[in-house]
Amino acid sequence: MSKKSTVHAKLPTKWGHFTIYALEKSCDGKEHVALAMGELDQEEPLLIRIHSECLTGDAFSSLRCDCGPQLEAAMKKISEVGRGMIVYLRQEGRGIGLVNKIRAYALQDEGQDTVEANINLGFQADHRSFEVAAEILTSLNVSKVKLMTNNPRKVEALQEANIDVVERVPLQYGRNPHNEDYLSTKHGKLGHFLDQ
Ligand SMILES: Nc1nc2c(ncn2[C@@H]2O[C@H](COP(=O)(O)OP(=O)(O)OP(=O)(O)O)[C@@H](O)[C@H]2O)c(=O)[nH]1
Repeated sequence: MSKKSTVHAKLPTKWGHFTIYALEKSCDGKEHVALAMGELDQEEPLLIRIHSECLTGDAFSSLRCDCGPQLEAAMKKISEVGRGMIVYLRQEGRGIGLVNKIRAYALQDEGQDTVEANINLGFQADHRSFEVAAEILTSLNVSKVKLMTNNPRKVEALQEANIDVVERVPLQYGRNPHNEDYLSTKHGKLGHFLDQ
């Protein structure tokens, strides 16, 4: 991705002042976003979060998942350190899109778990590729990171793309009675590092 396909502007937030980078012409053709604070291309590893879009959790504070609290916690941690980046990927519903995620929620309302619902709709349990995250990091001169995640696939994907993940920083926030089963399925079937 060339610098030409990236535009940026200041973005003051309740967690401090970020620069927002909007990316076009990424390898999957979607308009992804990165929120950055501080110097990016230092030798010191950058604290980052790769976050897949979740309209229901990020914007509407849904309690069905842990997405909203994870995003807030990650922005807060970056502002405490004064340096870091959120890579916000337009991968709604683990890559199946919003309408299909709501279809999957309807199946979960009938008793299926989050993995069964995806599979019964004809998708993989997790339909995402994180190749684009590595592409975005590289285009912004980030090569060494501390990654806030509980998802081993994100760590592996960055390492495969030659991003040096010096540390995985656990990000366990937002557990509540409505997402207990969802989180235990993520732990049991998707291999997430989550305390049970
Ligand atoms: N298909 C589907 N997607 C869901 C469901 N609940 C949440 N999501 C999506 O799951 C994704 C979660 O993204 P992330 O929080 O970045 O990723 P993660 O795999 O949970 O990993 P970490 O949060 O980094 O530990 C978002 O795209 C949500 O929209 C669900 O029940 N079904």
